[in-house]
Amino acid sequence: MRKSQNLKGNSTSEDTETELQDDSSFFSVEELNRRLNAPYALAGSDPKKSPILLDSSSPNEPKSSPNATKTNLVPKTAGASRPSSRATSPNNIKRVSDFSFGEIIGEGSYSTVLSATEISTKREYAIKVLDKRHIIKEKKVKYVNIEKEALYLISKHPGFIRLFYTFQDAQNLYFVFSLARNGELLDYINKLGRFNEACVQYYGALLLDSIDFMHTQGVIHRDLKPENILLDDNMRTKIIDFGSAKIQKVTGKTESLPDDFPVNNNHSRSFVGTARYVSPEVLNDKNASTASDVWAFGCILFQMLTGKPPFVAGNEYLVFQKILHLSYEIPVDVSDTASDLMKKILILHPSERLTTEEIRNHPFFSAVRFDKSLWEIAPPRLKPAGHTSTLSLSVPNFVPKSTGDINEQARPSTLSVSSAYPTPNTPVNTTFSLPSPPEYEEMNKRWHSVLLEDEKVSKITILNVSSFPGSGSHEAVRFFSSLFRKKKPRTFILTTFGRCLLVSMNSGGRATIKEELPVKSVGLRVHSVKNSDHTWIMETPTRSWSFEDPREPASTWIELINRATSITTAFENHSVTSFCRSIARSIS
Ligand SMILES: Nc1ncnc2c1ncn2[C@@H]1O[C@H](COP(=O)(O)OP(=O)(O)OP(=O)(O)O)[C@@H](O)[C@H]1O
Repeated sequence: MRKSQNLKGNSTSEDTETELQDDSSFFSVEELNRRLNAPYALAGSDPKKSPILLDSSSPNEPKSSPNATKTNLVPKTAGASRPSSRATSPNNIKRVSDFSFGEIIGEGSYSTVLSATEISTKREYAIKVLDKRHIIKEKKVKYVNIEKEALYLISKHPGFIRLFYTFQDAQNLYFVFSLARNGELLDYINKLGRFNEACVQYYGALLLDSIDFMHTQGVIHRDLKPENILLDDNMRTKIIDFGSAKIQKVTGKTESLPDDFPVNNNHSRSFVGTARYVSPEVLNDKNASTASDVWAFGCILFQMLTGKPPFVAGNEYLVFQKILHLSYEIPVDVSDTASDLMKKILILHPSERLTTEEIRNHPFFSAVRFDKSLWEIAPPRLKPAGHTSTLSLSVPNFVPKSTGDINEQARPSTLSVSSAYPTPNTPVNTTFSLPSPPEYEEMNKRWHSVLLEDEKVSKITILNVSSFPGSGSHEAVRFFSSLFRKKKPRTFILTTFGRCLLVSMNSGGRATIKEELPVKSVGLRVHSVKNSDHTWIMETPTRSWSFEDPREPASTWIELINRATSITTAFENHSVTSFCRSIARSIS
């Protein structure tokens, strides 16, 4: 199979022959408990049975399993495997020291994902790190196991992220994945506003093909959404995050795994994923089925076509109401064929919804050949719908790395966008300041000692903030321990010059700057956090900040910070240019 090279000359993990290598003791609940010597009550494979309390001297501690094999990835009974029962050679089991860790590339509710290079092969991976204590405390051990099992079952298909290794150390569990460098589908939808129908057809077809395969393997994802769809070097989709999956068949024979995905039986339901893609049957306390994934697929298709998911409201309860009343509107400029397809997917009763096969045969996909060739054709250039004048924007994070032998056409170096706010890479116009609302006159006086000449307050609010060392390899380790550090409320000022200040006022009424956030830092990344609409991260190579604003969504803040970056950069460039001009004038 192909082995590819990236720009740095490193091999990428994608498409290499490596099989999943696994520390088979990985997720033994007893092992986790023993190592942590934690006083948690742990559920075994059936959480409804009495919880097992284990410590190193527990008489319940299991004997090593003679049947443990490399493919026996999930201990089916509590403690089916122990370190001594490893089927894989200890040499095959990876360790943290085998990798050099890079940037944080994503965060989930239970994990942090970092880029990493295997030191011996120079191959690049994405490593998902899960804090054992947190997993145990939140009773998620079973879901971690299911994620691993599901990933194993669907590993043959190109539409899914590939799991190469799993291992653990005293604090953490590690999943080593192929690295999807081009980020989340959601970012592209948000940047473009909406995709044109050719793009929706292509990306919809890739997703449909993947979902279809997943279902034939007995896996129901249950948390499909644009954040869980990544784009690889070739701009093809990779579905991730099987932490909520349900597996109906395990390695050939039908076997129902426990199905207590966190939908409560009362009406105060809590979801692991965002509520917007949840199907009506799940809201009606019915089990999720393959049709529930089809519903989510319909929502994603709708979002690619229109820019927004079909059911959006101010809070979860209202979203649920809209879903249960099938209250959505298709914009008039969506084609009749696309509208027809969405209307036939977004149907309340799962048995009346189109199946994946019926969707494949719908006229919307008439131009698509659903076979292996689908994954070999070059993706269309991503374009927004209905835009005549588009802006060509190079987005460093999104520019695929050279992989040597792939089709050049498949790697767009620019992305067409309709830009609402300038990003650091967008040519900015020559307004160098943000507006200051007239009602902020009092604020400008109150905080004048932290402001520069002619600078005013553009936005002031209280945010919950925590900060931690940046994402260097050693720092990353320290970062894990600070993952759950408490955030402190801080006064945040965005100035008209684009400066972002964390400030305080002493008892004598004197304002001081506690910290100025480095909005112009080289390597700055500002991104949201999965499953938390109100949290966002500012990340630099040396330091990162996590913010939470219960009032405003993270997306608003991300736009504002991007704007602040543009403005400060433009302001600086302008000042340098003016300075050079004045020097030139004075010399001549
Ligand atoms: N293989 C990968 N390549 C690049 N980025 C990745 C990869 N895997 C995960 N990510 C990034 O990390 C984020 C978190 O990953 P993931 O969804 O697997 O975590 P999680 O803890 O299971 O999340 P959740 O809170 O939804 O359960 C993703 O949204 C994505 O942005």
